[in-house]
Amino acid sequence: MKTVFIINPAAGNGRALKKWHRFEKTIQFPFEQVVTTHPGHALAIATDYRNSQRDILLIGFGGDGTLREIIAGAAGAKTLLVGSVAAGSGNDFARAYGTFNDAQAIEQFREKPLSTRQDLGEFANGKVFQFVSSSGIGFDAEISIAVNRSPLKKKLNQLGIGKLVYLVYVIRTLLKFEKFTLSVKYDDNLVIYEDVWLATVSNQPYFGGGMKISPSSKTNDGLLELTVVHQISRLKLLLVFGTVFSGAHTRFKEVSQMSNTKFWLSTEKPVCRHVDGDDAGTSPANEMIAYTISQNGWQSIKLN
Ligand SMILES: Nc1ncnc2c1ncn2[C@@H]1O[C@H](COP(=O)(O)OP(=O)(O)OP(=O)(O)O)[C@@H](O)[C@H]1O
Repeated sequence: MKTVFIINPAAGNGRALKKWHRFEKTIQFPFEQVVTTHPGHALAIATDYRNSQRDILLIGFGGDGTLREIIAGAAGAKTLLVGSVAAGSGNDFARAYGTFNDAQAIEQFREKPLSTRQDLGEFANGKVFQFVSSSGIGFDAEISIAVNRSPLKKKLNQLGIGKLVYLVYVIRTLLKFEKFTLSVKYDDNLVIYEDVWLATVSNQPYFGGGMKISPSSKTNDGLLELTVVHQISRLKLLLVFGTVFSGAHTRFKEVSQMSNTKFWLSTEKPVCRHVDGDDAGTSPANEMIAYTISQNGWQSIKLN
């Protein structure tokens, strides 16, 4: 099976390329490699392989953003199979879909490849946004966008304490975040949530680097799960965040969860938005946006 590695050198706070150079030396089978040069490049690379008549294994060597781009390019193409070697910062993709730990695991997989069809989440707002793991509006989006843009990130990375930057922005965002009103429409229901901190639409349990925000999510059930955190004090929000790693946050009355094939979400003012932890602009004020599963699924590797 033709195997192509798509390497994002910017992933893992710039450490992915070094990791690739070490990994590359251990590969004992024929392969091709492409190192991305800019955001959107992995999408273009995967799209180029769409019309292939033979099966191709695309391996994203990066994190959640890299895999989202590859999958958006590969979705709907029956000959493209997507796997990963986790080389990002959060690596929530790897938690849900599995990952190759070493080159030997890929070699074994190539001898007996197994695949499974997976869902891809999407919403349209000017253009179509796709998400593999989750898309969120609010507090979590503001933190991840601030961290991604932060000049502090580079400096602290150089000192080897890059993770500290998250803590800095969690505290900063906690102090200055302006809560919002969220309208949710699903089936024949309309629910209005006041004082909302975040609303996350999930296709798999994890987000934010190992937080089990949506424990009941399954990657191929045709359903999305919505989590809304609302009407909660700053102090209690911190407590709830502490419980997200185990999934115990769902017991708090301030955490509402529901499952459906489609959700319509509207905020009363523009609020920061992310797809798989990457910047996705802001939600438009007072406009219902439909979050749903794309008609095009994608083929993931199936590991034993
Ligand atoms: N050569 C490049 N230079 C800068 N950015 C790039 C380059 N190639 C890809 N990107 C962008 O880097 C972004 C971050 O990559 P990715 O999400 O894989 O890593 P990460 O943020 O470290 O990991 P995670 O999302 O798992 O925390 C992607 O959205 C992608 O568009």
